[in-house]
Amino acid sequence: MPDVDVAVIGAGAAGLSVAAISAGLGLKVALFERGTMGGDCLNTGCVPSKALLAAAHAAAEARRAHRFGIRLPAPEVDWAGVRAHVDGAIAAIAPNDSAERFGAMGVTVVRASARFAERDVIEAGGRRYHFRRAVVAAGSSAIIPPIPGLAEVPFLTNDSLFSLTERPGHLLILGGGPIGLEMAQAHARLGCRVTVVEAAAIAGRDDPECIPPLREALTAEGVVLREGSRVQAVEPDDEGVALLLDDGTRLTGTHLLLAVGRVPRLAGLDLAAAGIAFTPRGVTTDLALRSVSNRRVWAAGDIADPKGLGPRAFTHVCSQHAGIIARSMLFRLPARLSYDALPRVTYTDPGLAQIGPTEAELRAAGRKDLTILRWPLAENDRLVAEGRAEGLVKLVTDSKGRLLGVSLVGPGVGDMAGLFVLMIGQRLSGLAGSVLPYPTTQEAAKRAASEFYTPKLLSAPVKRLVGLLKYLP
Ligand SMILES: Cc1cc2nc3c(=O)[nH]c(=O)nc-3n(C[C@H](O)[C@H](O)[C@H](O)COP(=O)(O)OP(=O)(O)OC[C@H]3O[C@@H](n4cnc5c(N)ncnc54)[C@H](O)[C@@H]3O)c2cc1C
Ligand SMILES: NC(=O)c1ccc[n+]([C@@H]2O[C@H](COP(=O)([O-])OP(=O)(O)OC[C@H]3O[C@@H](n4cnc5c(N)ncnc54)[C@H](O)[C@@H]3O)[C@@H](O)[C@H]2O)c1
Repeated sequence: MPDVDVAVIGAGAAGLSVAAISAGLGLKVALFERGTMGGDCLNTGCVPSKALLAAAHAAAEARRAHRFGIRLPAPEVDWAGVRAHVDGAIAAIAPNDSAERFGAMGVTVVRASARFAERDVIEAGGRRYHFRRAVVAAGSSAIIPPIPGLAEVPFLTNDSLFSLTERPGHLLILGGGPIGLEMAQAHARLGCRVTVVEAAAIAGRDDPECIPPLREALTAEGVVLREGSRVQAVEPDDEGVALLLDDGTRLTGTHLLLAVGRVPRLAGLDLAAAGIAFTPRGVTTDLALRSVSNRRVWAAGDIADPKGLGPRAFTHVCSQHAGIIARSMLFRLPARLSYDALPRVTYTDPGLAQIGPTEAELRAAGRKDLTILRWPLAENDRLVAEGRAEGLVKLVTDSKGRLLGVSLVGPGVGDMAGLFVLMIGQRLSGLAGSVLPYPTTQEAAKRAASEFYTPKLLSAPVKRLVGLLKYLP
């Protein structure tokens, strides 16, 4: 006789969502967490990074208030005050993810490391839990690259970055992906020297047309970007740490942040004991997020490696996974994960947003019937009024005007992403014909969509027709 209906390993964004839905439906749920409730998003990911970016944004706005004719003294950054803001944001959200809240929902929260002992048994805190269904939601952690000398120097990851008690003097960042770029801008705006060493090109997964405005903005704010640069070795230095680059440069800084990607937290789960298939990318599942080898088990969040799609490390993907698992595991309905309309936003300023696939991804998948529509944000009245008219709306459609993917760069473009999520797969006529409030940044979305119809509307036959219609009484 099973002890629990649903056992969930990991109380991060994914595990908490699955546990809440399962308990809400009246099932007996055990939730295992060995660290801090809330996982990465709350404690060492989205929340502290966005809180730090908000503080940095305030400093940047003070510095550029002169564009409105307002002169302010150079802002003074009180690091302890910034830290207090970051800690305060975490503390304000923490009750939502707390053991108390989940206990009150009827979830048995077990604060211990969990491991599989048999196909239907988890061991934690010296007890065995016989489960009907289990969900592995143990998350991911920062990749520690095998660079000679790295073990001999102190380095930071997202686990330690947000608890620095002193402001870094010169932060060296390895990796120019979302973490590297967001943290580069945040720290530069808060008065640190920042150098990013990126092996390829910054924001390499985003549309290349969107990158130049971001690159220029970061450089203008003092971030040194060393793209196409590889670190051969790392060594201690009087300043703190030195990176030896492949072009012979010796780069020194006070702190080193590793932001070169994520690796699933597989260690310690003993997946083999339950016959759960996995690879170094994560737990192998079908598109219902069900383990391909142990049908009692599902995987959710960063650790899931759905066949054909691969892992995605976003908090909104955790909620999406929880919804799929509810359908598949709890209601026994067919469920099929799709990232066709998946949004992702890099919260730099200007920000980057991608909804669905990029043009390059679509072309690589063999699509030949693409129409590309662009609208420059320099033409957007709201951004002109705010002195920030820069960026691009780029839409990719099929030949019938159905939206396939969207790439955005500009101030606050993340707020436009939701509109496009709803539009993926739809014809653009709805958006082009919609009435949006003036003046908003979203009008640029409508203007870009209208570009699909404008050439047809202004074509010679239509002009001839209008020319004839004018003679009607
Ligand atoms: C700096 C940074 C910024 C980010 N910003 C954003 C953003 O702005 N927007 C966005 O959408 N995403 C963002 N992300 C990604 C997002 O944080 C992750 O996708 C999300 O937190 C993953 O949630 P999860 O539940 O899969 O894993 P986690 O949050 O890692 O939770 C897994 C939990 O499992 C526990 N655990 C692991 N093994 C065991 C075990 N054996 N027994 C018991 N417990 C165990 C861990 O302690 C952990 O608490 C960011 C990530 C980082 C690092
Ligand atoms: N705003 C957001 O939604 C947000 C913010 C932060 C993180 N995240 C999530 O977390 C994930 C991890 O972020 P990330 O930035 O660590 O990883 P990433 O994989 O997205 O980017 C890592 C970057 O590091 C570079 N790189 C790899 N090895 C290198 C090396 N040895 N030297 C120099 N550069 C190297 C890669 O070319 C790449 O550009 C993201 O992909 C995303 O899913 C999301």
